Amino acid sequence: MVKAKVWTLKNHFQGFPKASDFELKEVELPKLKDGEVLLASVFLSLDPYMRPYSQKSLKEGDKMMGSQVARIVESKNPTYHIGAFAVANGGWTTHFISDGKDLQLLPTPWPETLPISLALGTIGMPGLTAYFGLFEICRIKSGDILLVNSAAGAVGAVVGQLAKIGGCKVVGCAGSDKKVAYLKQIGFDEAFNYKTVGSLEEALRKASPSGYDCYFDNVGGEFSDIALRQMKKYGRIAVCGAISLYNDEELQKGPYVQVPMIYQELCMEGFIVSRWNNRREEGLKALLKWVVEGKIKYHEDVTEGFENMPAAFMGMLKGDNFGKAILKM
Ligand SMILES: NC(=O)C1=CN([C@@H]2O[C@H](COP(=O)(O)OP(=O)(O)OC[C@H]3O[C@@H](n4cnc5c(N)ncnc54)[C@H](OP(=O)(O)O)[C@@H]3O)[C@@H](O)[C@H]2O)C=CC1
Ligand SMILES: CCCCCC(=O)/C=C/[C@H]1[C@H](O)CC(=O)[C@@H]1CCCCCCC(=O)O
Repeated sequence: MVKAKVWTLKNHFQGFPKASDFELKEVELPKLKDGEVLLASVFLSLDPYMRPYSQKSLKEGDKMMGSQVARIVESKNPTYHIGAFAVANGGWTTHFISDGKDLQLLPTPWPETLPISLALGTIGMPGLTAYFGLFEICRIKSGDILLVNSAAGAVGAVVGQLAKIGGCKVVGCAGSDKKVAYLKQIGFDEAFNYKTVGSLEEALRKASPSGYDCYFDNVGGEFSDIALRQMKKYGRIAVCGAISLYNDEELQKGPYVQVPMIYQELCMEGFIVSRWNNRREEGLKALLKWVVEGKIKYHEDVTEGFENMPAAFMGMLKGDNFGKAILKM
């Protein structure tokens, strides 16, 4: 009999999550039925969506949602062999049972030199978000000037590097000088710390006096109100995330988007990466190739110990993570 440790949502978050909103429980897992596999989490992913989606989809007492790279430790399913690694949506848990339908084996061959945790980041859901958001929503062309915020994060760092591969000039914003130095190191043309510039409006104008063709928005809110006013004619805006708003208790009223959108004839589109689930293999193959060739660099922020999952989650939400936030079991 396997006992799993599970982090649950004790109380729905009110504003920024607190340690007391989470509760660690122990759950006895049943015996495997035919077709099922038992998995042990190896790396857990920490993602911003967990904040808004837990509010939307979880009840108090439910297991926290999330994905992991997990090792198959017992199998009654011929497709999944003991010892293989899979990406799963098992939630915040040490062990779980799956019928195999939601499991994705790692792309093969997976180079020995690459950490398998990349399947949760650059060669996983965040990398795919960058890939499809950039090529399908921003529809980048060589010579375009692209702006991306949260640029040193899991999605943003891939966005900037893919845009460079596509021949764009890339401007990135991040929340610390260390992150900004990293952006320059991985090839961003311009990068600045949005927390320390006196005026975001002026910093954006200085980075690209002629404005922006494409804006990959991970942050939303006030940042976007300002960025939107510096778009070039026919600019394309990929609305990927709005992390600056996820902890708000009340809906914000803001400057409204219509006037700059009409004057500049902008195209602004929200998206969820699962729209391209039928092209997942294509995206992962391309990302894996660019990582192996050294054209996409990665940085992971690894917290050790399952007991630290809530702290790592709260840290990521406030920007402590330098690169993709991962927990190692
Ligand atoms: N539409 C889709 O399908 C998907 C959307 N997303 C979205 O993409 C965005 C980035 O996700 P991901 O790359 O995983 O996360 P990151 O690795 O970028 O981590 C989150 C980062 O957000 C930044 N941040 C936090 N609070 C604020 C704030 N108030 N203002 C500005 N920046 C803030 C911090 O960076 P800093 O230090 O720079 O402030 C922090 O490190 C999120 O909004 C997420 O919801 C992600 C995956 C799929
Ligand atoms: C206003 C909220 C915007 C959130 C944007 C975001 O980060 C989306 C992330 C999704 C990504 O595209 C693919 C995913 O796996 C993320 C969503 C996961 C949702 C799990 C929902 C489970 C449930 O509803 O039970």
